[in-house]
Amino acid sequence: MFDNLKEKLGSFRKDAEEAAEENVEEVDEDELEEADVEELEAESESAAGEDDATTPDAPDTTGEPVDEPEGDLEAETAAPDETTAGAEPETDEPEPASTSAATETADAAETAGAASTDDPSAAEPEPEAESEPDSEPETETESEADEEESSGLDLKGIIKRGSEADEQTDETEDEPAADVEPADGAESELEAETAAGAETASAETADAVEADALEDEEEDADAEADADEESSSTGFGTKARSLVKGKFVIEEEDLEAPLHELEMALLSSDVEMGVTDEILDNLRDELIGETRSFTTSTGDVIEEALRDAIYDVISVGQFDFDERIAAAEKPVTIVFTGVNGVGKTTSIAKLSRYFEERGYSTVMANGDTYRAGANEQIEQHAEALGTKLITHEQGGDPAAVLYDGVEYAEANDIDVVLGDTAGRLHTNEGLMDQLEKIDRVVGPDMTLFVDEAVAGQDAVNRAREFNEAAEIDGAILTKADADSNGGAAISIAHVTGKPILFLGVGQGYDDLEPFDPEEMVDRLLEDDE
Ligand SMILES: Nc1nc2c(ncn2[C@@H]2O[C@H](COP(=O)(O)OP(=O)(O)OP(=O)(O)O)[C@@H](O)[C@H]2O)c(=O)[nH]1
Repeated sequence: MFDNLKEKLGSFRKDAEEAAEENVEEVDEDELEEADVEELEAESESAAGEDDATTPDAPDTTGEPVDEPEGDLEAETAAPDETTAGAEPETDEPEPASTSAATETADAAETAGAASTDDPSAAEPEPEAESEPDSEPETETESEADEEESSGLDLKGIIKRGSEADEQTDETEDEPAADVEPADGAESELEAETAAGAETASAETADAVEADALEDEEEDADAEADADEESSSTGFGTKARSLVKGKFVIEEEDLEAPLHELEMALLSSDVEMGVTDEILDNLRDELIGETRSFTTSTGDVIEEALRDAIYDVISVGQFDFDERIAAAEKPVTIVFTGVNGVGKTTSIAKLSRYFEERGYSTVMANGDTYRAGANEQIEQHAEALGTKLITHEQGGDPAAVLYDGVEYAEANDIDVVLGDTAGRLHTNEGLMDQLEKIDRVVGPDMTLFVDEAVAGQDAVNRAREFNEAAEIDGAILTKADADSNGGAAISIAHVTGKPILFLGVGQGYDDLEPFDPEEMVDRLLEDDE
């Protein structure tokens, strides 16, 4: 069923996937890891040298230098970004009277501000920070500021390469600390600095301040150990790698060729022109222009878009047939329209079986009083199924036959009346008059249009015209088992605004499938391997 269409959709998927693949900017995980390690090692080296020189003094220094760098750095960090929450609470604390603690706090906050935003403006404070330490006598402040800035910059660089800054800022906490493995009291500072690459600078800085304030080597060692633990458990690189695998943007020109191919394929599969356009528009809307980061594959993205595009057109007007029947007042009268030979009578017989299996009793009424042999044909089905049949002589009034059918149902407590009609061309005025009269006399609860899937575009056109002449409630598409194109199945709901309710999938009475748009899409997109 629908094999040609499946194949064509499959080849669009392949082409579109290839086009998307060409646009994938992969984040090489190994590269990311190496770069990460190198940069942080470089930082740790320079930091270690400077820290060796400065940290011993840190506890001894008074508060003088604290105010200046603090205030300046805070001002800077506040400027590029408002994410200085980490700095603020710390500056409120009076304990870290030591220079290192205070400057660390400010520095960490600064780097937090810079690195956490990952926007171009975050780079601005760098030159300022460089100039500040120059004006300050404190070597600590300078070195820290420098280190931290460079640390912030490096992290930013990595974050940019990894893309999706939003996700990463939540994740980038401690990795640098893990790579650096500081060996002395500077560790806590370094950790605070590098940790500032994420938004969690406040927690880190708090650790640093605490360590310094205690001025206790053992405490420092503990702090280091704690920091080491943290860094090894939530490393920046690890998080980035787990989140970011790549990204891609599909531009219009990338999809041009595959979409053109698809358009040709759909039209040659008898998908109606307007429906084809709708599918292509849906695909464009879904696929073009958006930057996507993904953790699965381009194939999944394409498949999802194709699935949605097709589902949108085939699910138009869908309703639950069984529910509607259950809710309707009995007897429910269903009239079947459509042209000759498409399987109307067979579908009536199949539905009789369908209803009986669900506990409803049925009566058939042969409104096809036009064609010779019509009574005999439907009689065979009625006999085979054990269903009551109402007929009139050939040439009688179809509306009168259906009326009798309803009367019989009411008198005998029958649930469903299934009324056949003459299969004349939809352009035949007599037929349309007939349907109008049936409408007036019987007032059917449902009018179902029956056509064969194999008729393709013709079936679609007839559905449109029948619906315009005598409004239908839904369609039955027969001979789907023999149709490889699927164009009618894809198009009828969109063209008429009324759903396909059943597919005829063979000549047997049980060869009737309720039409489920989701199943239909699954069927069209399933892999046959
Ligand atoms: N393969 C297949 N054949 C079907 C299906 N439905 C009906 N047919 C066959 O199509 C032929 C025509 O079916 P009918 O039920 O006689 O068609 P009709 O629309 O009632 O035709 P008229 O009575 O001439 O208006 C028969 O041979 C059916 O067995 C189906 O879903 N699949």
